[in-house]
Parts: sequence; structure tokens; C-alpha cells
Amino acid sequence: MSIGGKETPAAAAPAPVIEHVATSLLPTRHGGFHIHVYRCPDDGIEHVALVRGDVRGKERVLVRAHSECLTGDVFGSMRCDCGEQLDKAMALIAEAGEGVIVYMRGHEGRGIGLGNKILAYALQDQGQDTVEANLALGLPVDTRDFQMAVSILGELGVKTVRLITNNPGKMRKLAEHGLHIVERIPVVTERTPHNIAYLRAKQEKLGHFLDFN
Ligand SMILES: Nc1nc2c(ncn2[C@@H]2O[C@H](COP(=O)(O)OP(=O)(O)OP(=O)(O)O)[C@@H](O)[C@H]2O)c(=O)[nH]1
Ligand SMILES: [Zn+2]
Repeated sequence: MSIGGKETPAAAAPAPVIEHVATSLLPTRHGGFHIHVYRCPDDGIEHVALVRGDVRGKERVLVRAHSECLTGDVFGSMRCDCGEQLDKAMALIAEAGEGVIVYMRGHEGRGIGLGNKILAYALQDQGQDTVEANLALGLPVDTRDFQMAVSILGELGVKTVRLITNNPGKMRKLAEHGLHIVERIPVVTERTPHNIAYLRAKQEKLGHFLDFN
């Protein structure tokens, strides 16, 4: 497949194993999902899959691989677009009647952790952008690994994916781990005075498809 005009690598080696921990029903404001918890055997981190419908053996399944963001997902922070993106992705999947949210724990702050993200926010309050702030702390801009997301989708039997994202880098990382992405579904969120600089930096410095001029 092609991302922003560039070809992504063909499917890589099979994804490594992940341990299934538990499954149950989860009623939400977007209707019922099955919640599956998986544990990464290497670091013990528990990741989540919210599944609507029967996705086993299916092609073109709607999928959102969502990176944990406590401030945005739980507290409704308006500094970032995470909470709204998660909500919109769940709504899209509910409307389609089928799909998966893979919720990646341990991805907080693009991998630097919650405390460091808040340190980076403090630097952004002094004028740095989201990339400069990580670098000023001596931390990488994005350390997220999506191998476990691909393993979880493999466990669920998903064949090919329509990925809900604006981030071409995420598509590339998932494809490198062997995920077969057939289409990108944009997830457009509201622009506010609180998030506009962050969204602009995501487009200009991180390559997100966000349509700023
Ligand atoms: N270090 C840092 N992390 C942030 C900041 N704002 C949000 N995050 C984290 O960024 C992660 C989400 O990444 P984004 O780049 O917003 O979006 P994405 O998931 O890569 O791309 P989309 O699929 O389009 O949403 C979450 O883990 C957030 O905690 C910030 O200013 N600094
Ligand atoms: Zn966020």
C-alpha cells in the first residue's frame, strides 16, 4: 500500500505472541463491545481490545490503534485531540456494526510516560512546541512500538484493516510489523484555541494529515 505517495514495506514476519488474560461484555455509550485484555510477555503491560461484531477472518475491518492518553481520554483535556478521536472512532465502529479499538497502554506521552508528558506540557506553556519540549527534556519525540497491536489483531483473526488515523508514521510502523492496511480513514476533530498549536505542530513536524495551510 501507499502512504502519502510512498510505498510501505510488504508484510513482515508473523507477529510475536501475546497472552490473552480475560474477556467480557462492556456496555458503553456507543453500545456493547467485547473487551479483551492481553498481556505483553516481555514487559507485562496489559493492552485492551474493544471489539464490536464478528471480525474473525474478515477483510477491511475498521480499526483504531489508540495510544493511551490519561489526560485526554479520561479527563477530557483539550490540549490534545486524543479523547475526541477515541470517541469518534468508537462512534464510527458502532455505526459500521463491526470493528476494533486496540488501546495501547504504555504509550502515554508518545512513549515517554505521564510525568514526562506533563513536564513537556509545562515547557509548551513557555512557548515550546510538542516536539521541541520532548527534545528539551532529553527525551525522544516518539518511542511508541505497535508490535503488540499487530499481535492482538492477529489473535482476533482480523485479515485486513481500514485504519482510523491521521498519522502516516503509525501506519508505517503497523505495516512494518505485518499489518495489512488497505485504507486510511481520517479522524477529524474540533480545532480550539487550546489545541490549535499542537495540531499544527503535528502536521508540520510529525507529518500528520491535518489539512492546515
Ligand atoms: N510527549 C507528548 N505526548 C503527547 C502530547 N500530546 C499528546 N501526547 C501523547 O500522544 C499520544 C497520541 O499521539 P498523537 O500524535 O496525538 O496521535 P497518533 O495516535 O499518533 O495519531 P492519530 O492516529 O492520528 O491520532 C498519546 O499517547 C498522548 O499521551 C505532547 O504534547 N507531548
Ligand atoms: Zn492526548
